[in-house]
Amino acid sequence: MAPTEHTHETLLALDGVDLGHGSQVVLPGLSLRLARGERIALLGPSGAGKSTLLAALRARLGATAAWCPQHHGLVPGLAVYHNVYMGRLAERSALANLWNLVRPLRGPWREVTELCELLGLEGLMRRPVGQLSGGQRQRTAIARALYQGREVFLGDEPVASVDPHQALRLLGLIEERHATTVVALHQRELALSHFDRVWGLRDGRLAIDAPASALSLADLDALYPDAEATSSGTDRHDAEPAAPSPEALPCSRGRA
Ligand SMILES: Nc1ncnc2c1ncn2[C@@H]1O[C@H](COP(=O)(O)OP(=O)(O)OP(=O)(O)O)[C@@H](O)[C@H]1O
Repeated sequence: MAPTEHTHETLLALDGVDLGHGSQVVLPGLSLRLARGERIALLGPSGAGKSTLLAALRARLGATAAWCPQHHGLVPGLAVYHNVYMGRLAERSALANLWNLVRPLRGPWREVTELCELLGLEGLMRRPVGQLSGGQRQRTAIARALYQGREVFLGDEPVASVDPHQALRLLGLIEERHATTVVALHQRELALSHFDRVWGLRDGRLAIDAPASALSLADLDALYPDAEATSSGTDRHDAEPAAPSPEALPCSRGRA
């Protein structure tokens, strides 16, 4: 590992761990380190294991991490307010939660209103989530994760359903409130421009584990089997060699 990398305290480390579902191993012998204060973009083709890895991080980080799942995990019949409130359901008594369903509690209503204003949902707090657009649902799921008020944010494609401008704004809001973030996404440019580090999964392994500043779009293209060999690597990172250095890819044994 290069001496300039990972100078922060380790929040979580995996050392040769098999990750998967039941007896099906998706990511065998996975090793990685998440440092406190790091912003990680998690990339890889569909089925590479991004959700599997996020679930493993979530299980290990427990109450330290807020969670924004891929399919939002919202209750369609309940209002935006109630879905966001659910971020802290476990912190309050059953009686308070029940009462809040019928008549929103003043404190939480104020807190959720503030979040909804930030996320452009202020006029929708009483609307059932089932009546929202995809982007509005996504923002509701982010509001619920922000409402949890945790140190770490784990997001499974939390900005997949919004336009690029809004994606930047949402990531900014997430980062204002979480020192450490791990975000699965498919926007490679965003991964390079907005995150400290990239984890790239391919063929059951961590093919990329490198600072974003050491990577080019071509490096990221190599994660995707269908990408053309002559990639569109045209951004500022192209001063770097197309193939990352061994330090940049500590896990790149026998790349396919
Ligand atoms: N609950 C499950 N039980 C068994 N296998 C699963 C389960 N969830 C995912 N898998 C399998 O694990 C592998 C990795 O899936 P995963 O959802 O982690 O990929 P992903 O990179 O998040 O994909 P996508 O970008 O499509 O969301 C796939 O082969 C998938 O079929």
